[in-house]
Amino acid sequence: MLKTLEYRDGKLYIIDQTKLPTEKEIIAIETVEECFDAIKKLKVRGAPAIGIAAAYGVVLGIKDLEEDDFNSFYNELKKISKYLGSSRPTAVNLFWALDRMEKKALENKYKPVEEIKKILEEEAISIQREDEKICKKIGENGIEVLKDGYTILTHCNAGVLATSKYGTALAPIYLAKERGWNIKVFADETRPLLQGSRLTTFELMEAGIDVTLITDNMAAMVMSKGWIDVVIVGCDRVAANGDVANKIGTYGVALLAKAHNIPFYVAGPTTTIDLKTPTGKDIVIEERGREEIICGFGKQTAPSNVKVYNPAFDVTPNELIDGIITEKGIVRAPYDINLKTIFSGAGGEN
Ligand SMILES: CSC[C@H]1O[C@H](OP(=O)(O)O)[C@H](O)[C@@H]1O
Repeated sequence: MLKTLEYRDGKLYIIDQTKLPTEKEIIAIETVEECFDAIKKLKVRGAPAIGIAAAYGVVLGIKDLEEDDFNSFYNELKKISKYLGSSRPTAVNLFWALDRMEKKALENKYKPVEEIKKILEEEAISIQREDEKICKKIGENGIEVLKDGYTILTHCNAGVLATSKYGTALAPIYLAKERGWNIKVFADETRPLLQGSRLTTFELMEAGIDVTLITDNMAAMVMSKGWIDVVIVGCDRVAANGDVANKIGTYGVALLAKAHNIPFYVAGPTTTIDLKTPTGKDIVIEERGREEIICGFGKQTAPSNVKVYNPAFDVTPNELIDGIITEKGIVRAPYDINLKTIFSGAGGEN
C-alpha cells in the first residue's frame, strides 16, 4: 500500500500528488514554508493528510527556535500555527491538528523548551499513527454498507493518498478486497484538479481493484443504468447538523443518488466533525485560482480573460446523507443528536 507521508530524520517526506499518476516523486519537506506550500498546492491533500502534514509543519517550524522561555517560545509556535492554518480554510482536520499541538505545548509549559520540542515531535507522530488506526476502523465499520459483488461510485480521492493509510471512503473497499469480495468502483474524474482520475484510479489499480473512470457528467447515466449499488465519498468538514463539506461536485452526486434511490454515505474520522459549526451554511468554502479551470494541466481550454468561479468544495445537506461512517460507528439521522453522541463516547451505529 502507498505511503502518503513519512517523517524521519527531522524531515517530512511526501509523495508530490500534483505529479501523479505519471510521476511518483517523493519530496523532502524541511521547513514550515515548504510545508505550507505543499498543503496550499495540494502536493499533500485530503483532510486527514493535511492535518498530519500541518502537525509536522509545526515540528519543522519550531526546531530552530532559540527562545528558551516558554512564553516567547509559545508565541512563536502560535505564529507558526496561524501561518499553517492560513494555507486552506475548509478541511477542519488542519485546525484540529494545530490546536492539538498548541494544547500539548501548554500542557508541558513548565518543562524546558528543548524537551517541549521533543514532546511535540512525538505528538505529531502520534497523530499520524492514530490516523492509521482510525482509517482502518472506518473500513471495518464501512464494510457494513457493502456486499460481495457490489459496485461503488466515489468522487474525488478519499483513499490512501488523503490519509496516513487505508483512506476513509476507500477504506471499506480495501477491506472488502482483503476479504476476497468481488468489488467494482466507478471513479468520477472530479474536475478541475482531477483527484479521481489522477489519484483514485491510480491507487485502486495499484491495489488490484476493478475501477472504471468516468467524467463527472456521466454519473447520472451510470446510475440510471442501475450499475451503482452505493455511493461513498469523503469529507472535509461535517457541521453539527450533519451537513457535509466535500470536494466540489459531491452535492450533485448526492442529488443524483437520491433521485436513483442509491444509498449515499460519507466516510471520515470524528476529527472531521466540527460541532462548533452549526450548519453547512457556516462552513468556509475555499475558492481557488482561475488557472485551475481555464488552464488545467497545461492546456488552455477557455479565453484567458473569461470570468471564473472555482470553489474547491460544496456542501451536501444532511437530508441527502444515509449515514456518516466514522471510526466510532455509522452515524445516522437525526445528526444533530447523534453526532453529539459519538463525541460523548457512546459511539456505535445509530
Ligand atoms: C479523506 S478526506 C478527502 C477529501 O479531501 C479532498 O479535498 P482536496 O483534494 O481538495 O484536499 C476531497 O474533498 C476528499 O473527499
